[in-house]
Amino acid sequence: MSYVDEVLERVKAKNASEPEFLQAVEEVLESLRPVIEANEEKYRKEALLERITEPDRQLKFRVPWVDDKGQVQVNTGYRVQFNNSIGPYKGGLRLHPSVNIGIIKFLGFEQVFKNSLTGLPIGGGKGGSDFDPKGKSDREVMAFCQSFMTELCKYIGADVDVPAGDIGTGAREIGYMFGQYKRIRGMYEGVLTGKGLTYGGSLARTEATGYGLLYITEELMKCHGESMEGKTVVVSGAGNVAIYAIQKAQQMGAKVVTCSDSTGWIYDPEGIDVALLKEVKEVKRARLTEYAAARKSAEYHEGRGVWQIKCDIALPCATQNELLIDDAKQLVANGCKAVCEGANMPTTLDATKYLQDNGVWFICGKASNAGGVATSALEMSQNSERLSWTFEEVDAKLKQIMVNIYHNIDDAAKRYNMEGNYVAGANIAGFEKVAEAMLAQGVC
Ligand SMILES: NC(=O)C1=CN([C@@H]2O[C@H](COP(=O)(O)OP(=O)(O)OC[C@H]3O[C@@H](n4cnc5c(N)ncnc54)[C@H](OP(=O)(O)O)[C@@H]3O)[C@@H](O)[C@H]2O)C=CC1
Ligand SMILES: O=C(O)CCC(=O)C(=O)O
Repeated sequence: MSYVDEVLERVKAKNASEPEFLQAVEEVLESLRPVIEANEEKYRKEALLERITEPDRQLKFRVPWVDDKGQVQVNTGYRVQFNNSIGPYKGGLRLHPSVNIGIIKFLGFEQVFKNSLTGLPIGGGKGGSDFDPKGKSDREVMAFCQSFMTELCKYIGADVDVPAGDIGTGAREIGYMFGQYKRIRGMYEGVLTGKGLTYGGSLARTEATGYGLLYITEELMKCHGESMEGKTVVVSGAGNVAIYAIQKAQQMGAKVVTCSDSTGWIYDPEGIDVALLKEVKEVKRARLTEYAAARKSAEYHEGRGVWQIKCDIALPCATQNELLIDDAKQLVANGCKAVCEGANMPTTLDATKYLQDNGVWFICGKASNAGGVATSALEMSQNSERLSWTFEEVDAKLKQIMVNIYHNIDDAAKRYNMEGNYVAGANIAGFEKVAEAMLAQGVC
């Protein structure tokens, strides 16, 4: 049996109840086959794949907090420190009722390769809780965040592990967590990214994931002799990534006609009004029905459905496994040319294969949403040198990083005779650096 198959079997047996983690591992190991085959003896002796698929450590802890009625509530907190071969653990905190250890492990595993692709010295980790910030008062969110950080602060630090935002964790939550870290540890350090601009945050971090997604999409189009100008784009999600992806796509001359949230979706043939979307989602934290109520050209539909709209480019920016095989078939039938993932693992394995087999240019999230964590690493640099760069400086660095990622993944795919397979290219290019660092550091 090949080394890849042996490790895949072992990972499946050990993590049978974690489907998202298994999906993420399968995607990576399948595309690494040619790299592993070329180095099979060495990697097997060093148990490299066993080590790279096993987190350095998994923290799971109780998070008690008091709600507005005086009732004690208990949530579960997680931090998976996956791999710090190339830098301190780095990755967001997800606050959503669906969070469990398998989801945090898949996100932490992906983060290892994504962070490597940025070219910056950051390892991979992820965390979060099954706490749902929706419908909670600011005081309740603060009580949760303070309790969460009271435990987490024992295991993180500016040179150890630097968490950030993800689904359900935005500037408000990062602020409360930063305050509690400072209070308990008595240290003012860049222990979190995505901080507010008055206390160590970086300009352009808010926009970075969405803008970065469009910078790499633009480069992809350019390298295929196309541009963003006049293209019709469908986007899912209506959160941080989606909002700034829509904004940048429109600045590039494309028309974005959809967005969605966890209850429904909008079709707006005149183009999404970003200012209105920001007002509804960032300020009021309301449902998309409020967007539709305020905009004549918009249709609101319950459930899911953005992928049925005819488009040139599709950008899934909500959550994992939101673009399924039937959606992929619909996109191909409608003539979609490119799918670039803003979310983490939004496309199922069979949908990815269908898109690739049918000539759709497909860039996976590890590469295409890396602009967020890359800008977090730029925030860490600014914190270390006690300086703040301008928006233009950070944005220019972000753009260059995304263009470099495109060419690195394209080159990696070509080196292994898989031209145009950007999933394989991303996994290979991300893996090579981490593997080399792990081997250089001995058995650890
Ligand atoms: N923020 C960042 O910097 C980065 C984020 N990502 C990834 O991007 C994705 C979106 O994150 P982000 O924008 O930060 O998160 P937000 O919480 O800001 O927004 C998430 C959006 O997706 C919707 N959503 C969440 N879960 C579901 C679901 N099960 N079905 C349908 N819609 C859903 C939410 O709907 P509702 O409004 O109803 O909650 C919301 O509109 C995630 O996969 C995240 O891991 C990747 C790289 C960096
Ligand atoms: O900015 C960060 O550190 C994390 C971003 C993130 O969670 C992600 O890339 O999925």
